[in-house]
Amino acid sequence: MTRAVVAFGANLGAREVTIDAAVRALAETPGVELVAVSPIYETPAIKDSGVDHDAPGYLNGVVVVETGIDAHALLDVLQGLEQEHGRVRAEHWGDRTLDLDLIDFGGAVSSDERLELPHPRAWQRAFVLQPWLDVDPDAVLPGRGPVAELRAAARDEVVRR
Ligand SMILES: Nc1ncnc2c1ncn2[C@@H]1O[C@H](COP(=O)(O)OP(=O)(O)OP(=O)(O)O)[C@@H](O)[C@H]1O
Ligand SMILES: Nc1nc2c(c(=O)[nH]1)N=C(CO)CN2
Repeated sequence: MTRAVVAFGANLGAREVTIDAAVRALAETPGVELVAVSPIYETPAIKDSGVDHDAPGYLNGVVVVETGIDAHALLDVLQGLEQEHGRVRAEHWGDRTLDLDLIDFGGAVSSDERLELPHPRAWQRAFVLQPWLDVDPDAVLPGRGPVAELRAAARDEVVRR
């Protein structure tokens, strides 16, 4: 079994309902066991140009799972759940009903055309780092170091719900 960290986010539709449904579906996925679900945070949308206060705010958090399936199979599960919840990829970092990113997969460091591990932008995202710390204060982001140190340096704001 491998311990993995999945980040969730949503800034369109019934955000919390969608997140709850997605977490429940993940827990019911064969080969996936839910270990922890973080608190949910209200966060301003981060766009290429920085914080976009005109965009709908996100709800963000992480789930920790133990899984017997491989990283690509888990990504397939995550992308299937996004599609089931109406994810439309209209623009880069566009608003979305559900986003499920694979942050860490058992400490793996890898990159191919579909999947980069750990997630290449997690190190700078308080909306990932803070909830991750809530469920694992000793977390380490492979290749980057202790999540607590990365969180201290991350500038984006998060407000616990
Ligand atoms: N660790 C990862 N987790 C999720 N998707 C990944 C990962 N590494 C690479 N990808 C690829 O990224 C592609 C784009 O994903 P998506 O549209 O969700 O990006 P995003 O969530 O908007 O932006 P970001 O990647 O900055 O979080 C996906 O099709 C997927 O194949
Ligand atoms: N607050 C917030 N901003 C974002 C988010 C997100 O989950 N939360 N996801 C993005 C692309 O993955 C881009 N911007």
